[in-house]
Amino acid sequence: MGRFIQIVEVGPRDGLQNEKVVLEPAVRADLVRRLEQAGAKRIEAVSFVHPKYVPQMAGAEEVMAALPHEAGRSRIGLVLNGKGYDRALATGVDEVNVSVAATDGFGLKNQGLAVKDQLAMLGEIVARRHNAEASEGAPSLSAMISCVWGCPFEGEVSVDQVADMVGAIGEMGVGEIGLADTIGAGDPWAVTKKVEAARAAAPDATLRLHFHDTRNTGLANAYAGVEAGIDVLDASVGGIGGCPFAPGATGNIATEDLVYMLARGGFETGYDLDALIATAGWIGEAIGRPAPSALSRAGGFPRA
Ligand SMILES: CC(C)(COP(=O)([O-])OP(=O)([O-])OC[C@H]1O[C@@H](n2cnc3c(N)ncnc32)[C@H](O)[C@@H]1OP(=O)([O-])[O-])[C@@H](O)C(=O)NCCC(=O)NCCSC(=O)C[C@@](C)(O)CC(=O)[O-]
Repeated sequence: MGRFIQIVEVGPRDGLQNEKVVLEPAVRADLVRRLEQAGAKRIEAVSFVHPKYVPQMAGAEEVMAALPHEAGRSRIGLVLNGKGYDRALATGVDEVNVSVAATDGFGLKNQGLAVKDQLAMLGEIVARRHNAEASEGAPSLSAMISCVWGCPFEGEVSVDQVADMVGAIGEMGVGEIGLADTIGAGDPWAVTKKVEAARAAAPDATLRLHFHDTRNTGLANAYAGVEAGIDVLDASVGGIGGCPFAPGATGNIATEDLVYMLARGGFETGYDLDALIATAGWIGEAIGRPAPSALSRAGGFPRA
């Protein structure tokens, strides 16, 4: 058995939030099910944000209602404020991922909060969860820091800025901390540096990486992360995705491209490559444009 790399599938959330075509909740729930059949165990299914700002994510409650709990599967809801957390609790998501930005510039544009206010918001959610821990069914919690390798409004983001933020979140007791390259500005060497700094800042936390392939460095960045000892990576089927509040944002690294690369390297992911490629084709038809992933164009190798 090769080393297992957990891929968190983010296609139904990050993948769809920036598409011109708005898919109905039933279609988004269908996408979740197809991805689960292709091997996804942890999947970002919905986002509890304001439908006025992101109509593509409207009806998160309906998506979740179509997905009854299943043992061994975790459906994650993205949350950006306390109201989003209330909504997540009401739907019974398995996990909540709280997004916080590394810069005031992006935080204000994306969610109306500067860094210190976002950390306070996260702290309140952590405290609420802690108080509810004794009661059954409190969802697990992770935090995702956006703009770790660059901000569309403030430019470069320093290693110290990232380490400070990771340290503050680690001190809150958040067990999993994600580092996101929102605008695909990173390179593999900078990945190594920031992973090392993040690990030193929060040694007890599991680190997770989230790459966008905007400048063609996405898979190289994922490789650098794996070489640095990271075991949890986000990816989106078909390579669709991007934040509507980051000008010029493009898709996440594609799940099928990542699965292919890792399988060639002898890693296990639990995904079925052919089923992923088929799902990338299906979602491409649903959104009215071919999925941009390399594998949906070229297929796997060697061919079956
Ligand atoms: C965060 C908010 C909601 C704050 O929105 P706001 O307008 O600042 O909120 P507010 O507290 O001022 O309230 C204003 C009204 O909004 C309502 N409201 C308040 N919160 C909610 C909510 N959660 N759901 C539904 N309604 C909400 C609230 O109830 C109130 O309603 P009213 O009293 O006027 O009728 C808003 O700025 C928003 O929706 N932003 C969307 C941002 C977004 O979705 N970005 C993309 C996801 S993050 C991302 O992509 C990065 C990531 C994670 O992928 C990693 C990476 O690649 O970097």
